[in-house]
Amino acid sequence: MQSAWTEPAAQLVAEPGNTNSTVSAATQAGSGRSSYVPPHLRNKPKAVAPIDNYVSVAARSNGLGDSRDNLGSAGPADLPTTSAGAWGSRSSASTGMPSTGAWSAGRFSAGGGNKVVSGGSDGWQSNRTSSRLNGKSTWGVGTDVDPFPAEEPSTGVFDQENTGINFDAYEDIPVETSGENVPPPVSTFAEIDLGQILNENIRRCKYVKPTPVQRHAIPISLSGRDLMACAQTGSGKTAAFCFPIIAGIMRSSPPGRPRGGRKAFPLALILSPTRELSSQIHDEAKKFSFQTGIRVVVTYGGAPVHNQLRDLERGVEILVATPGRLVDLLERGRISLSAIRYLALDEADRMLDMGFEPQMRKIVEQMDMPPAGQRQTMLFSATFPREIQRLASDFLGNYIFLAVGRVGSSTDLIAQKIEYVLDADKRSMLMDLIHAQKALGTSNQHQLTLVFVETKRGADALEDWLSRMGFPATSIHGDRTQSEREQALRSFRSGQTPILVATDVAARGLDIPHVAHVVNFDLPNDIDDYVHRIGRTGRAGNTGLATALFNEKDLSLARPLAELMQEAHQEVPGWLMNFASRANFGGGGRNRRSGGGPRFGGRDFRKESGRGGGDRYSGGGYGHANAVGSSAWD
Ligand SMILES: Nc1ncnc2c1ncn2[C@@H]1O[C@H](COP(=O)(O)OP(=O)(O)OP(=O)(O)O)[C@@H](O)[C@H]1O
Repeated sequence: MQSAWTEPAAQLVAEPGNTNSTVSAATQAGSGRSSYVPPHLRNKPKAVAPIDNYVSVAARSNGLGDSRDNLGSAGPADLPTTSAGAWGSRSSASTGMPSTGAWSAGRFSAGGGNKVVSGGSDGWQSNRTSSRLNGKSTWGVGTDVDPFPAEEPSTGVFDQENTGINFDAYEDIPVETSGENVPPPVSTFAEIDLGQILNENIRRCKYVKPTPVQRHAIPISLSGRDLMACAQTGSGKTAAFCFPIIAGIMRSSPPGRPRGGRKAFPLALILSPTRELSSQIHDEAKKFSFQTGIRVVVTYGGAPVHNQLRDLERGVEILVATPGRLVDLLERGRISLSAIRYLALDEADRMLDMGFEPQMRKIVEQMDMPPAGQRQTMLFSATFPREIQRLASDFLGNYIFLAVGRVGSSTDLIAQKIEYVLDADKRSMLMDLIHAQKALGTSNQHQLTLVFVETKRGADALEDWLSRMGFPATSIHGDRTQSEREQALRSFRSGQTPILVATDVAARGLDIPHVAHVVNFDLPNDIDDYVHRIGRTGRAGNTGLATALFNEKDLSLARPLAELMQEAHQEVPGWLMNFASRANFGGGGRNRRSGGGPRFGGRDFRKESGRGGGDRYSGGGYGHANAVGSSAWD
């Protein structure tokens, strides 16, 4: 007897667009049509409730969506914010699809209809008026909106956040520094002269002690040195570059913001590759600089430029930006970089990635920014390929290299699983994984699942299918408007739609609490992208789970994946080792880590032969298949 669940599952496997030349084992064994029935569906009674408000989201795809996501909007930089929200195009028409009943209570609540959220840059939506305006600001600015949530009685749900307790997990991590006269690390925030107001904000953030990267990086930066820092995902790099910038600005005499002028003169510039990450850094930096008098402004594409211009006109000390919008504002003459004292590149390897280097050179070398040596430059990432290190050194003066953990490795707080799954069976497998995840959650706990796919169209299709199957899912990718992207993230964060289907636009930097599971439905081409993707879970000392669905198409990733898993003390299945050895014999030359040379070898490329860097990445050159076109930089 077939259950209501198995019918759609079987149909969908056979759908056009979901067909694959690879025939599943289940199909081979059965009737010629995929007969895979996921374990949780076996012997289930038929569900009856119809899905009553589903309309395909396929129309959202504009036909360009089949390319890999290049992280940004494919459209003009200033997309209007009046378009329909994530679920805006859905009507209440019935599809007649049987409902699974899974999470039906919250199923379509995410979009809340066509409500459009402003693409404004101010991340602080708190309605509370500040009750803490009596702090002593050196510059006398006391109008900050209080970014700290009211201290409420514990619900048990968010108790683990930022307690610092779990950072004990990083205690014995190996740390390597190189460069001249490296300042010694500290053990506590109290040992560092960050200033009273910043210390108070650190306390409000509930940061009890610095993480390893903070222990090393903050004293280095406070001493005025340039820094290239590599530390694992979720290990607190944002604060590691924000604290020295804020403390440094506060230590200096008040800059005397030019009043009434239309041109902004930021003192610090923080660049990041995606709008969402810039927005998140902006939020963090605002929290850290609460009541310091330092104004933090963010500019990125997809949001109305006039709002950002108005923000800039009010004065800015720390500018957080994506490169595309920044270049636009520089060319309009609305920002000058001549006063920049601090330059921080988050996800620095991505920022200097092939294809984007000219834009970075334009910002850093060809406008009016003071040269290396006259400004302080800080580069941070969890991955730092040797070739990128070499490139990055152009932007740095006599710098210190810091590696916390092995360069490019993932944290062993993330349990990594890998399954061999044919394309035709991936959806059923995903359903299994989501059910298993849900079973682990408790009623008052978010258990968020982030599913990475390769293409924008693939993201739409999977979201569409999950929704039809009764799973509360949303998606984020570069073809969605900025307001849709923001809405999708908000809905995911809040747990309204606990499944987010994403392209690499969400792979880097995003700090979303309660992401319990990252599923690589499609594996990336590059092992570093894998490291960043799985790093959306297992953050801040918490544990997480990452599952990868692997098949023949991923051969080039077999070896670096096996190596990475071994390094993170994960169990590597025998079949993956077999693939890895096949890849050694020429099958996997595309991945840059598979071309021979020491496994994950280098650290500071300056230490390696003749600064040339040897051949660790000789397997095909560095580059991301999806990192093309300047639209990623908006
Ligand atoms: N000292 C600290 N104590 C407690 N929590 C901290 C501390 N420092 C940072 N955190 C928290 O840890 C989480 C991860 O920090 P952050 O986003 O800066 O990581 P990251 O290293 O930049 O990660 P990624 O490589 O993914 O960008 C955040 O929620 C942050 O608030």
